[in-house]
Amino acid sequence: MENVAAGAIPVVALGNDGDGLARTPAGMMFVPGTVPGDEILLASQTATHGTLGRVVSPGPTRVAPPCPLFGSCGGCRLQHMALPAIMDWKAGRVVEALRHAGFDSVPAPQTRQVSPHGRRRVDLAFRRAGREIVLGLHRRRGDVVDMTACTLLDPTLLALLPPLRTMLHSLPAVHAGGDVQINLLDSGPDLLIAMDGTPDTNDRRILAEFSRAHGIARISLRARPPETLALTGPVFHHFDGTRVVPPPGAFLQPAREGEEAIRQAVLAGLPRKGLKAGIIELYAGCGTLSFALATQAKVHAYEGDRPAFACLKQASGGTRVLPALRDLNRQPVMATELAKSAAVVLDPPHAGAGAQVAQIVTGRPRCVIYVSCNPAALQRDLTPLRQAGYRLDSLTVIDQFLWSAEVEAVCVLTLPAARPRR
Ligand SMILES: C[S@@+](CC[C@H](N)C(=O)[O-])C[C@H]1O[C@@H](n2cnc3c(N)ncnc32)[C@H](O)[C@@H]1O
Repeated sequence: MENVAAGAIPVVALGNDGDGLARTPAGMMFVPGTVPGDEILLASQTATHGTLGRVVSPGPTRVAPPCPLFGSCGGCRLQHMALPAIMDWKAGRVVEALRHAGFDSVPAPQTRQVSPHGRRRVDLAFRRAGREIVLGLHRRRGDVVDMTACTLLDPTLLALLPPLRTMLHSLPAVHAGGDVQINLLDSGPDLLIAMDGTPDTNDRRILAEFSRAHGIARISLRARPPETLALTGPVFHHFDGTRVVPPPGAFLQPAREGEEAIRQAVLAGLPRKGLKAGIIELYAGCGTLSFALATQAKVHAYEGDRPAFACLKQASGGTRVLPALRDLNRQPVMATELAKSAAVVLDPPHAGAGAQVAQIVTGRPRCVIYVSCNPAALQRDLTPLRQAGYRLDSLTVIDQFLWSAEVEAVCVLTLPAARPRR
């Protein structure tokens, strides 16, 4: 009989990308598909990575993956781990990043995890495979896996996939394949397609028929700028009651519940007094937070992407949102301007806020609300704020990319008032 205990390797932690960290005789090793507490046998190994052979004894958070495609589809990394444990792990990563940024006492995080089947934004690849179209996500470091099931996707989008496959198959401009980004807006699914052929009038007719049949207001071709291929109705979405017309492929928070959690945490973090001085919002996108903030004060909303800015500008008429087009890496909002505001709200891209951080540190606005999608960038950006004397008042950690290693956080920072001199 196999001496299981002698050969079994313990998994002791999770790495930042969600792979288990196993303690092997050869050293620590990443092993995808494992959770802390697992005792495992490896099928193969390199110097840094192992392949799971089998689980000898499961860790306390191990569960049966809910999706039948888990393991082949590259969309989820952590379906073998219980959702509450994933939430704790994500919150722990943010807390650790904040400690490394110098915050000794991090407030207990409020946590919010969205429900399954809430994902409203997805980027899928498609390939011709004989008489079929394979449509789905790439397997890890591999080809496209047909998305025949999904525990993430909104049911409206999941139901769209079979007719979308059929339509793409009939499209003459699709030779080998392409990809399609789908945003579920209030007006219905909005599609931005890239394909390897040039669509002609026949392709456009097919796309228009498909749009009409499936309640799709707009299909665009990914180009610079995107080209409308079919427009069968008005395209619209609402942020806090304001109607916006997002451009093709617009940035949207991936889940409605996640967006709402971010919005609530940001609003709750605003100072109670002094809002007449106005709010400066950096990286405003199409206005996800801008119109909510405008219920409290005048908002100077900066955005660097021209189509997103145009969307915000068009929607802002008659509101307290004052949009400005600005590349904040090249031309950050200056310290003197930031200093006059009641609060600075920033929601930078994955790389973080770059040159803008130094201006915040110099301007010393009393309240800074930082919305993060990357703990490493959060740590980098908040280190100089901590050194400048900012205090971390509250922390909300949001899991809106279920079963992945992605995590969002809202940090509310304030500068304690200087003590009056005697
Ligand atoms: C994480 S998104 C947040 C958008 C918006 N707050 C939302 O929740 O929908 C980051 C935004 O920053 C914008 N952005 C990226 N780099 C920028 C830059 N250098 N200057 C200004 N805006 C930038 C992107 O276009 C995008 O709209």
